[in-house]
Amino acid sequence: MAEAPEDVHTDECLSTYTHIYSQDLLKDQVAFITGGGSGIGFRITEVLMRHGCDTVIASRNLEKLTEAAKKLTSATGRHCLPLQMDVRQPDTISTAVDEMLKEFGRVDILINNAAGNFLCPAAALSFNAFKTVLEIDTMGTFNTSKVVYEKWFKDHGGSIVNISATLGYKGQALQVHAGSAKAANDAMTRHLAVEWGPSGVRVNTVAPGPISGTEGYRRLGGSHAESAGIFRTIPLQRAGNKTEMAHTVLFLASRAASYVTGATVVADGGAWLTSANDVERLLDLWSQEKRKDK
Ligand SMILES: CC/C=C\C/C=C\C/C=C\C/C=C\C/C=C\C/C=C\C=C\C(=O)SCCNC(=O)CCNC(=O)[C@H](O)C(C)(C)COP(=O)(O)OP(=O)(O)OC[C@H]1O[C@@H](n2cnc3c(N)ncnc32)[C@H](O)[C@@H]1OP(=O)(O)O
Ligand SMILES: NC(=O)C1=CN([C@@H]2O[C@H](COP(=O)(O)OP(=O)(O)OC[C@H]3O[C@@H](n4cnc5c(N)ncnc54)[C@H](OP(=O)(O)O)[C@@H]3O)[C@@H](O)[C@H]2O)C=CC1
Repeated sequence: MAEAPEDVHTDECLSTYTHIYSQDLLKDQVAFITGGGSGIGFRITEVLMRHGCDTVIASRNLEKLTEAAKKLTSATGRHCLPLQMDVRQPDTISTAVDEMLKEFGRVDILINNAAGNFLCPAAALSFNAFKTVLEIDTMGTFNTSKVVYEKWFKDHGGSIVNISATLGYKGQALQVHAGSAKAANDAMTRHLAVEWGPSGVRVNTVAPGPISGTEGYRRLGGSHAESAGIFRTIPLQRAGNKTEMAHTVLFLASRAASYVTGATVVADGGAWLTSANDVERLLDLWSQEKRKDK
C-alpha cells in the first residue's frame, strides 16, 4: 500500500511537519482560501503558511474562522486573517477582498475550496436542494474568481486552484447535485484559463476522491464505506488525507507549476478508475440512515 504522509483527523495543526517542497516556495505571498476554517481548506491554509505565505480564510461562520486563524498563526508564525463571507453573495465577497487588499496590499493565490454536499437520491432531491449545491459549488467558485480577478489578478496576474471531486467521473448514486456542480467547475477551469491566461492568471483544479477526517467525508458515509470494505476497490486501497490534498494544491498554486494552466489534477488514489458504484447497496444504506434519523 502507498504510504500516506502524517495527518490528523481534526482541524488542529499538524504536530510535526516535514517539508517536501522548499520552505520559501511562497515567501511573502498572500493566499485567499474559501472554506479555510475547516477540513481540507484548513490543512491547505496550514501547508501554504508553512511555505512562507500569509493567508485569508473566508466563509460564513466567523467564530469558527477566528478560532482556526488563531491556531494557524500560532503554529506557523505567519499571519492568518479570518473574514466572514458567503460565496453565494458577491457583495460579501467584494467586501472581504477589499479588506484583504487593505490589510496585505496584494493577493497572489485564490483557492476555491468552499462547498456543500449531502447524500440524496435524485428522485428524493428537491429542486431547491439541487439549486443550492450548484449555487455554492459552481456559482460560488465563479463569483469569488471574478471578484478577485477584477480587483487584483487582472492587473497583477495570479494563481487560482479550484477544488473539485472525481465522484462524477463515472456517475455515482446519491450525488447528482454535487457531481453536476463539480463537473461544471472542471469546465470553468478550462474556460477561465483560456480567457485570463493573457493577464498572467493560471487556473487549475485538484479533484480529490474520499478524503478522511472532514465534514464532507462524514456526510458522505466515509466510515460506512471503510467498514464495508469499499475502499479496497481503490487502487491505493485507502481514503486520502488532507495533507495529501494540500501538497497537490501547493504544487499547482506555486511557481513549481508556472507553465500549468487549465489542468485538472486527479488526486483520488485511482478511485474513479475502479469505482464499483453498487447503486442498490448505496440506496439501501441511505434508507437505513434515514430510518435511524426518524
Ligand atoms: C449514509 C451512508 C450511505 C452510503 C455511503 C456508503 C458509501 C459511500 C462511498 C464512498 C463515499 C465516501 C467518502 C466520500 C467521498 C467523496 C466525497 C465527495 C465530495 C464531497 C464534497 C463535500 O464534502 S462538500 C463539503 C461538505 N460540507 C458541507 O456540506 C458543509 C456546508 N453545508 C451546508 O451549508 C448545508 O448542508 C447545505 C449544503 C444544505 C446548504 O445550507 P443552506 O444554505 O442553509 O440550505 P438549506 O436551506 O438547509 O437547504 C437548501 C435545500 O437543500 C435541502 N437539503 C438540505 N440538506 C439536505 C439533505 N441532507 N438531503 C436532502 N436535501 C437536503 C433542503 O431541504 C432545502 O431544500 P427545500 O426544497 O426543502 O427548500
Ligand atoms: N472530504 C472529501 O472526501 C471530499 C471533499 N471534496 C471537496 O473538498 C472541499 C472541502 O471539503 P471538506 O473539507 O470535506 O468539507 P468541510 O465541510 O470541512 O468544508 C466546507 C467548507 O466550505 C465552507 N462553506 C460552505 N458553504 C459556504 C458558503 N456558502 N460560503 C462560504 N463558505 C462556505 C464551510 O464553512 P462555513 O460553514 O463557515 O461557511 C466549510 O469551511 C470541498 O470543495 C469538497 O467538495 C471533494 C472530494 C472529496
